[in-house]
Amino acid sequence: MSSDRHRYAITGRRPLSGAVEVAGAKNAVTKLLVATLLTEDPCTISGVPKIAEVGIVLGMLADLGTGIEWVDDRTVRLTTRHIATASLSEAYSGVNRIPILMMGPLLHRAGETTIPLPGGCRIGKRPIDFHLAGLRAMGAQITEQPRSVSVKVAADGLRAAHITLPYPSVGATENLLLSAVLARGTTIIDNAAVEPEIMDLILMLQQMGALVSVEVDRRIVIEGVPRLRGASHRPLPDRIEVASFAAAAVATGGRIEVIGAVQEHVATFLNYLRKVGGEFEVTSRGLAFYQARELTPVPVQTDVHPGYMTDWQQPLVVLLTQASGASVIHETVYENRFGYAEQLNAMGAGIALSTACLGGKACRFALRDFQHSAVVIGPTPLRAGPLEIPDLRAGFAYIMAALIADGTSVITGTRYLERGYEDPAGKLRSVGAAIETIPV
Ligand SMILES: CC(=O)N[C@H]1[C@@H](OP(=O)(O)OP(=O)(O)OC[C@H]2O[C@@H](n3ccc(=O)[nH]c3=O)[C@H](O)[C@@H]2O)O[C@H](CO)[C@@H](O)[C@@H]1O
Ligand SMILES: C=C(OP(=O)(O)O)C(=O)O
Repeated sequence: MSSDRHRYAITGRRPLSGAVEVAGAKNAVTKLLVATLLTEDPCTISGVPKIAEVGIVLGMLADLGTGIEWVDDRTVRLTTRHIATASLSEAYSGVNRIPILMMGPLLHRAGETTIPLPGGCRIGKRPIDFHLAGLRAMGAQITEQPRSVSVKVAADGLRAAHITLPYPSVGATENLLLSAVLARGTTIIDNAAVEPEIMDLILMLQQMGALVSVEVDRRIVIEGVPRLRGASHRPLPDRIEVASFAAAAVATGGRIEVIGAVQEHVATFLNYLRKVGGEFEVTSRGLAFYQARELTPVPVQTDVHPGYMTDWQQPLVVLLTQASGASVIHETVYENRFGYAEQLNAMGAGIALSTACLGGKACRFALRDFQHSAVVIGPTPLRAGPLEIPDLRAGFAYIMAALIADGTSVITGTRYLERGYEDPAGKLRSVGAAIETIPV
């Protein structure tokens, strides 16, 4: 990953008040961009967030031969008349999760591809075994190399399969969707993930001519069609950014209206926010968030949708450092998603990590050998400190910690945050944060 363009200096203890506009969802827009590879026709994506991740994916598409034309600063038209090369450079290995999702479209367009191994935030091992098993069941022949995967398919292309995912993986569900829409026959994905971003991808695919139905018990049925056409689509608003600003409003004792936020997308988050002591209002423009009472602890377990999402865990933990009592957070999706706690403790937080598994069928970590639970004892005043961001969502946790801390915190590793948050410094400044960007 490239280096930081700047670091932030944040002086805390100011309530944030005002309005910010939510960007299009990082975890939707990138998949919509991949979907455009499924057709020779132009596709238009509007409401494109200005985040580094979009630039990375557009770079990958340009390498593959996609024509990219900006209609305005938020709308991009993509046309892949021909695949110039069906393989992506190994230089993209580890950069993000997206190349693996290009396998199906590239197999349909070119019959073979070599893609770099995906990376993304270092929050666990993040294997791709479900992706590869699903594609093998659809007839793909796969060779794994240390930094890449080569895949080819017979001349008659991918065929439908009945796939039961061992776990409702977001990426594997998207991969199989993108592979099955043009495959021969009817594919069934059981135990599929049904996150709102996946529904958004399905809506774009449906516009393109795909036949996809989401049935009860997280079963997705895809009737393959011979050809897809172009479409125009706008990604749904980023529900992680919404929750991040909501938590920041409550933690600083201010009030932030998030323009474009949709209640349905954050309904589970809102219940927890309210249990902690936050409140929300549906406004004519979105959702407004504020603190309603003294903060109190909650137990939280992350889960697949419609559960409490793992990407909402970090802002809540910072909020809970200000609640009176002990909160327990059980992370069931990733084995290493509390890496940020140590630096919060150095600022004065009281977070103890534990291998304790709270059980529940959601948890992936039956062996109990990862520190995937946290006990947060609050309230603890926080002192400013130097903070080095280790991953995207931890990045917002550090922003929040700096916003409530006494003094000025200097934050590095901002490239991780800016991969997924649009102009975080500008948006925070617009609601009253004392945040300076210092070029490096
Ligand atoms: C770009 C994107 O959309 N990223 C999101 C996506 O990541 P991503 O799609 O990578 O996450 P998955 O849902 O696939 O991963 C969930 C769990 O399944 C495991 N797993 C997954 C695939 C596989 O083949 N084998 C396997 O064991 C992973 O290691 C992880 O423990 O969903 C996650 C869960 O909501 C979010 O935190 C990420 O922000
Ligand atoms: C984990 C995340 O991203 P990625 O899957 O792209 O690493 C995230 O958005 O929180």
